[in-house]
Amino acid sequence: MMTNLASLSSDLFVLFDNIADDLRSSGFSVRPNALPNDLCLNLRQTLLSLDKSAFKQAGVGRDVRNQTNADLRRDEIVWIEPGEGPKNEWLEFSSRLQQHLNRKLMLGLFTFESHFAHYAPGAFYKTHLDAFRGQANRILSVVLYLNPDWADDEGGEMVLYQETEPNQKLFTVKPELGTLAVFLSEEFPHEVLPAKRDRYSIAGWYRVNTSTGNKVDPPA
Ligand SMILES: O=C(O)CCC(=O)C(=O)O
Ligand SMILES: [Fe+2]
Repeated sequence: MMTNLASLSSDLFVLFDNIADDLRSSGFSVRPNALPNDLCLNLRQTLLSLDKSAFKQAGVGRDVRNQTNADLRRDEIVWIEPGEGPKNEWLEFSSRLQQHLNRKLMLGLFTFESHFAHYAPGAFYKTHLDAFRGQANRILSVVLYLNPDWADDEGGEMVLYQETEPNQKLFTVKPELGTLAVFLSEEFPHEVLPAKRDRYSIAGWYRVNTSTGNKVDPPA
């Protein structure tokens, strides 16, 4: 069944407001049950029904001078393009969050890109930043987890660190279905710990517009 986000408008408003408040006070927000359960299950189903060959070994950004990818991360990804039901609802959700945060926090978020990710058992993503200070690219990172009944002993947490205290865990996020993590891309080094079972998620980023004159800056 299709979830109608429109019927959730007031709930979404409360959620977005809470996220904005969290971002303002601490720079990150972790919200369990952020999206309707049936939408999360539909997104999980969409991911699971993708052809295995669609998944590509994820690369590391243009800024990390081709460190051997596999040393840094072992996830496989499929970029999300507008398509049928659940993907469009995810994109609509992202766009509403963008508008809300722009209105409330004046972030000037301009484009959004996101991908499905699969971490096979044992796969990880070592500590990294999603953006590099001063390069005006990725401003805000979002991750939606798609794993029902994730047990505490299954690993796979995302760990956030404070840049100034890189050895001290700031926050640990269990990748449970429906949990949404949002954080300032330039401020929080983070990592994905290996898990005992397959781990599914969507990771996305908002960018500001850095186009000047007729030079475009596509989100590649
Ligand atoms: O899946 C996660 O918890 C985080 C993924 C991540 O850090 C990334 O894709 O940049
Ligand atoms: Fe990341």
